[in-house]
Amino acid sequence: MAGSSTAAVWAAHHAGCYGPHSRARRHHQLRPLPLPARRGGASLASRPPPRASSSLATAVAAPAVARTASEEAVYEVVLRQAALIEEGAGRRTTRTATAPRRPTRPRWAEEDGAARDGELIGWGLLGDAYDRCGEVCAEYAKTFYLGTQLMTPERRKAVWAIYVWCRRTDELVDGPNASYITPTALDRWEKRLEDLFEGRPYDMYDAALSDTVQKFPVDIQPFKDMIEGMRLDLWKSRYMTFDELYLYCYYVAGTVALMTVPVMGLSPDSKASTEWVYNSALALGIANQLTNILRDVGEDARRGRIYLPLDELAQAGLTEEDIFRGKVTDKWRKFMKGQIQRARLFFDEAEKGVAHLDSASRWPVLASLSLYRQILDAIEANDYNNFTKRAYVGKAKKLLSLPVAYARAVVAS
Ligand SMILES: CC(C)=CCC/C(C)=C/CC/C(C)=C/CC/C(C)=C/[C@@H]1[C@@H](COP(=O)(O)OP(=O)(O)O)[C@]1(C)CC/C=C(\C)CC/C=C(\C)CCC=C(C)C
Ligand SMILES: [Mn+2]
Repeated sequence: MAGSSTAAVWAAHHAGCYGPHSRARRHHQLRPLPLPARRGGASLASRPPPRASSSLATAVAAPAVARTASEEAVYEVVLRQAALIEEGAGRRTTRTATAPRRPTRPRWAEEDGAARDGELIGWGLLGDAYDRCGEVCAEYAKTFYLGTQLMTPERRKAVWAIYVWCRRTDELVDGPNASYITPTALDRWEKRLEDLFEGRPYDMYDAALSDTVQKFPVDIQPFKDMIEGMRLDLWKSRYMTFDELYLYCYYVAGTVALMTVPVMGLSPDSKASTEWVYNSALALGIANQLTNILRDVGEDARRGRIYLPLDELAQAGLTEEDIFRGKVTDKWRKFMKGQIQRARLFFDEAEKGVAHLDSASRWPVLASLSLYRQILDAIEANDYNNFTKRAYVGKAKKLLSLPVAYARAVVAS
């Protein structure tokens, strides 16, 4: 379980090996990307279980700093994404729209009879598409929406479009039609993703994203990896170790960081390596998902799912039955304290990266980081009853977080 020596290992691992000022520039050594592992290939998710690790999960027992199999695989993706940014647009760019715009003929527009040819821009439809994305974000994710209100208008629209695609992807396996979703349906969703990246959006939400990925140097890989995470959700409802869970968290949430950093932009003044900043961003995705998981233990259990490392549960003297029974005991409190501590370490790691983002993006990112982190405080305030009580951050606390985040963002400048 995570402890103070875990923090030391974590810090040594991420700051020492790939610290902010590491000039290692390892991207030229990239091995072929282990992800995606789609049709025909063995996916990371279906690999044999990783070797015994010395990661955050097991650091106390084995305080070496080697990366686990999942961390290694995910780090490869991070390196590749960082390299793409550097190759495509020059280092630490806040580039917008350097890629040539391809003509866009959206099928939804044809179906509506609203447009037959040409680009969406000029038809005034793209503005509507982004507005609709903003409405969805406002309705489903008040916390993120608040964060986007602090962004520049171009970035805000791009993040809305990314948000909507992520939400729709998640809805495929979590929404009302989830029981009808098959691997083939996810394959079709992936084909549709490829089409929109090629400038052939299917509907207006896709059209907004299609425009976004032409304006910002956003790569398709994290989107494909998120779909891989949804494939996992179709068959996997138990995680034996933290290493397994970490990979899942990368797929469904770490990917969001890799999608959004090219929109947020990196600071031209930062001396940190691009891959280090990406790694901090990844930590935010992981932290958010671990927080989601800890908040939703009861809800997930009612769907037969346990997103907790079963080996750590056993070490704490707890069983799956204890989760389904949902009784808050001292054993549960102790277990939860460790899980919360680990999530906080990921938030701390992420926070270090914020100063290296473009200055206009620091406030929104810090604000949303702080709002999400406070969910962990709320679980504590509920005396660790995440079986029947939903942890949430009240309006007053949310509003107070904004000036606090602003002050921290200014200090980070
Ligand atoms: C250097 C540095 C710190 C950079 C910051 C990088 C950055 C901006 C990272 C963003 C990280 C982030 C917001 C991750 C989202 C994680 C998340 C909430 C994932 C959810 C997965 C599945 O959860 P589950 O099914 O268990 O939960 P639900 O009950 O269904 O909620 C997701 C649902 C996957 C889909 C993700 C989303 C819908 C959220 C996407 C969010 C954005 C694009 C907004 C980002 C905006 C801001 C202001 C950070
Ligand atoms: Mn979900």
